[in-house]
Amino acid sequence: MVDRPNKPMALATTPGLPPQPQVNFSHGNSRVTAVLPTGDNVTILLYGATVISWKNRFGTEKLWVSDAAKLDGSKAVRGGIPLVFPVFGTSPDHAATSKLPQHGFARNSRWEFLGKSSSESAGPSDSSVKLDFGLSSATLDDSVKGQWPFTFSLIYSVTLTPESLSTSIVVTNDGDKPIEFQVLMHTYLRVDDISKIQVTGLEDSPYVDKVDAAKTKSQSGAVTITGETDRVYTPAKGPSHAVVVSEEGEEVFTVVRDNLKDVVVWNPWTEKAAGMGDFEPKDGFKQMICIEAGAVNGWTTLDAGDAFEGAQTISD
Ligand SMILES: O=P(O)(O)OC[C@H]1O[C@@H](O)[C@H](O)[C@@H](O)[C@@H]1O
Repeated sequence: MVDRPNKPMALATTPGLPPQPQVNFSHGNSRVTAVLPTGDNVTILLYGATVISWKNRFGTEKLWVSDAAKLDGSKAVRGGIPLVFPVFGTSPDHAATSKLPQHGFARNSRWEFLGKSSSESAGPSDSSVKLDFGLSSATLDDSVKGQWPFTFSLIYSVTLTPESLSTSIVVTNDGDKPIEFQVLMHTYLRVDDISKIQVTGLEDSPYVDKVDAAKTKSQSGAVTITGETDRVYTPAKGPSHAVVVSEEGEEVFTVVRDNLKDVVVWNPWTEKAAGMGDFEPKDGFKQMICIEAGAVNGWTTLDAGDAFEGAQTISD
């Protein structure tokens, strides 16, 4: 897919005042990019509404994306923030989602860009931009409709400020029967060295250990990663209590959730990474940790006409 060229940086002019830099924005056939006056920027692929880059004003990339990730719409992106909906993993025993592929269809569908809203008036350091994307039963591929025959709409919003990136989803049941779904923001955070990482905010919380026969366990102390890790936590302190990733004692990411009760912590480690064709470099697992905010332990039921909203805010 070929993107249209970026528009030049827009300058706001008020008579008598020097021009103020605005949010710079480009919308191509396949992606949307926004750059704040501070230089912080974000890029979202329309395929999956996948955030594939979040850089701060110094040009430092905050998300991990595999060198072999497919960005052409042929496969869910290995990295960034793929969106998992309406099923986490596969669920052969759950009739409504049993026909869907791993992690559902949202990350493999082409979303519509609905528009942007930005705020720059208070000065560059208070600027922000919100980008909205939509996917609904009306725009879904027919093959997917056959696998999940519900009438629904999704609005996914990505908000960038100089301090944070937020993603939020609104799921609306536009049909006449209840919908049961799971949703997850599968965020690949970039770190320098996984062996120096600690994750706090999950202490004393129950979790399902997917690498140990789905046993339910309880977290004692901070989480460190020393091998394949695949856990579904339901943090004891609730969504507004931050999950913090620290590296050598310094806080590098803070994740606060809104109405998303679960947190998946995932690192594939050596063997799993070796087995994934789109995971490069093979030792790239040392530079990533997935901290995934969602509602995936059990099902969320949405009655006809109802809407659900969940969000995460990641600060660096
Ligand atoms: O390879 P996928 O489909 O992107 O999934 C990656 C991982 O996603 C995580 O969220 C799951 O807990 C893991 O079990 C899974 O392996």
